[in-house]
Amino acid sequence: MPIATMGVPRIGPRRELKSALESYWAGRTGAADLLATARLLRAENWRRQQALGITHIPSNDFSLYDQVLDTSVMVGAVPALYGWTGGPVPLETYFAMARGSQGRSGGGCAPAAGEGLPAQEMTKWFDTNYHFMVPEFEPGQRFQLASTKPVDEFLEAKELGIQTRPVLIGPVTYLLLGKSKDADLKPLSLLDGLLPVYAEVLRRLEAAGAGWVQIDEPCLALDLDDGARHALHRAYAALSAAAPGLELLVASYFGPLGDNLETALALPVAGLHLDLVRGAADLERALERLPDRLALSLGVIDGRNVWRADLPAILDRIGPVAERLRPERLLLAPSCSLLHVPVDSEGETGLDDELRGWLAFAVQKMAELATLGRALTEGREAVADALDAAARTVASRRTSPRIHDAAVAARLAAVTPEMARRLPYAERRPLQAARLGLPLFPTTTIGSFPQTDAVRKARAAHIKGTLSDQDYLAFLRRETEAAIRWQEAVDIDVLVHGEFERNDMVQYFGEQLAGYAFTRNGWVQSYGSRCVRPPVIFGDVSRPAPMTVDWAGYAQSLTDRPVKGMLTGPVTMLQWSFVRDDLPRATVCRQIALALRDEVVDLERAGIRAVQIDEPAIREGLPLRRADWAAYLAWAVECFRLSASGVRPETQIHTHMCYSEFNDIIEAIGAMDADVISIETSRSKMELLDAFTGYRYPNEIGPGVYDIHSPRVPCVEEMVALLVKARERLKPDQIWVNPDCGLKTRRWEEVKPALAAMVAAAKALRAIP
Ligand SMILES: CN1c2c(nc(N)[nH]c2=O)NC[C@@H]1CNc1ccc(C(=O)N[C@@H](CCC(=O)N[C@@H](CCC(=O)N[C@@H](CCC(=O)O)C(=O)O)C(=O)O)C(=O)O)cc1
Ligand SMILES: N[C@@H](CCS)C(=O)O
Ligand SMILES: [Zn+2]
Repeated sequence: MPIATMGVPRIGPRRELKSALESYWAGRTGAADLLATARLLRAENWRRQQALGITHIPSNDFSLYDQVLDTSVMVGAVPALYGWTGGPVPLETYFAMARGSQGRSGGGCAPAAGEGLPAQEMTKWFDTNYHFMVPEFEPGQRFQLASTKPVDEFLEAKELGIQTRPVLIGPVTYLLLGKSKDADLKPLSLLDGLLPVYAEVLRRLEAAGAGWVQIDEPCLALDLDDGARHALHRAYAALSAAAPGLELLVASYFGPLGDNLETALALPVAGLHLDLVRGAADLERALERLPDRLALSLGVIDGRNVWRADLPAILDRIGPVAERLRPERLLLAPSCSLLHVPVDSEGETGLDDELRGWLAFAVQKMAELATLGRALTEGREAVADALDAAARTVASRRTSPRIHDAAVAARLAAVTPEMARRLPYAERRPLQAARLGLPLFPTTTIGSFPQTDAVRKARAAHIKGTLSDQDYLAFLRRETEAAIRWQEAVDIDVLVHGEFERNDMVQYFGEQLAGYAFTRNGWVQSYGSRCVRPPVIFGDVSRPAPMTVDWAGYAQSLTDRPVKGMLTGPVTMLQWSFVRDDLPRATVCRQIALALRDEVVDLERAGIRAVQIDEPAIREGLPLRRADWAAYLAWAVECFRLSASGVRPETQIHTHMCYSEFNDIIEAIGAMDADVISIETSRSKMELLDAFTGYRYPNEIGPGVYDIHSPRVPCVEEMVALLVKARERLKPDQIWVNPDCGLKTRRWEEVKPALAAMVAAAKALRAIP
């Protein structure tokens, strides 16, 4: 029984890739070291999969930064500003596209060749918390083979004696994810130019000895128009013909194929992967009309969540399929790449045995797949123990008293619509203005300040027990005080305490909420070298005690300027956690909203005049199909409002969203009714504001003027130019001045000049009539 993983975590079991990348970027090690670590990680991944019984082991699922960026580099879609003129794309160019570059001149407003370069735009990969680099197409875009990475990595594995199944992002998904500054350039119109490059890659893979090649087309889980469906047909007709010796497997995931099923089944390829976790209903419909030539890859193990699977139940479902199809027409797989789950739950010794037993990370999922494979080929008896254990685990979670809390259920049942309402914004506004006394174009930041080595080391030492509670607290107080003093000195209007006490904006709260568990090493790549440890919601959520009030109160005690309370919103807490699957997500979200509501009220009681409730994940939580949007947005907005509406009208509620595309959901954003929203806009050059203008968004908006994902320090003039654009689209008294997002990933050497320039830009704007 062929068994695939679709892709595996590449950051390394101990985040080895992160260390290697950051060391390379800091100039402590050279490219050779970085590439050697990458090679080792690939080899380890291949060997681990082989040992666990995976037969369709992926290659080219590895990336130094991002697989979409790899694809752009593979096809030579390198925008002119990066100065590439042909030949293999150098590593510096690759990383300049990923991260921007400061350049020899130390920045500046008009980057010339070799000087500070902006990074490519980054956005969320479908509805995941993984970020990809948005392909950018230029007018007259031509493609050429500029990297043979898929072939190189196939051969690398082959040298180790491992036959792999190379993974490519499909040409149609790739184009649909791309953008052009030229609004008339429709990415799919570039397909004919792109296909020869893909064809060449496939021919080279064929020549190198590849058999199966996995081509990911997750766009099949989206609403597609006829143009996109036609593009898929043309693409796979061309690609199948290009390398007839290969067996192409088109992979759809993250949702049901739904009305794209006919299109997918008609593609002239050898195999089709279905996400049967999110698209269970596809199976029967696919079997009814499955062409004889097509093998089915059954994505039965959840690649997006961490619960042990109910293996006997899965076998009940797929056993009959295995009897219907010839063995060579069936493959087993996770629903999608395992990139989105941590590596191994075995080491999670901080969790009690029962809870740890409920979890399956990538390694455990591979073992589950191998068990299913053996059950199908050798019979259930051959793996009876493993199946019994799986059934026991599932039953133990389902019936555990730990997952229910009667008080939470009672509170949820008592929620009234009034609890999600405040006075109208127009009435709140003067009350807040009187209380806060801010200038026009008030300046603020999004919450976090640099998580320096010293901060992380102190936290690590505190966790290890080598730094006492008292000393850790004193250290954090010093950091917070220094941040407050510095913000006052640079003349920021609404201050933040800096979030030095937080490991992560979700994990920090997860650690303090009942119903949540957190891991020690459950890292998942978020972008590039950056990782998160999504906490695990296993039971009813409640707040045993205030979570942030001491820190906010302490910071506020140091200054007369308003300090914003800083919370992560209910939708984001849900979206960036692994969520229990025995309750609707809306219910879990309401539980979190009520816990946060108490925190917001407590902050107000502690004298905090503005509270920011971050909701950067609200857009990515949007279902992939439009038909499902309204239902999601209704509960998502209600949950935000529930968390925000317990306070008096004069308390200003901020929210923050980064990397969001707002056009489609602007009414819902309006319905959240935050007094101020800060959004990411700098990489898109204020494009995003069009949504807010057309809708005549009445509340206040802070369009980000400083791209915090790049080490590049922006200058005053470019921020003024962005603000002038904002002023063309919004009323002056609506506009706040702030960065795109929090500054935790930056260094103080970057933050200080950038924020000083930002304040200067706001002052300059106040002086421009
Ligand atoms: C805003 N974003 C976030 C998303 N998702 C989240 N869950 N959180 C987010 O903030 N999604 C969208 C974006 C993505 N952006 C980012 C930005 C930055 C990071 C990031 O910096 N991640 C850190 C890890 C953060 C963390 O958990 N830190 C812990 C552990 C630190 C650590 O590694 N300690 C070492 C020892 C340290 C030493 O001795 O020097 C160890 O444990 O081995 C902490 O600070 O305590 C990262 O490093 O990648 C993520 C997403
Ligand atoms: N308050 C958070 C928001 C990140 S989206 C921060 O500043 O890091
Ligand atoms: Zn953000």
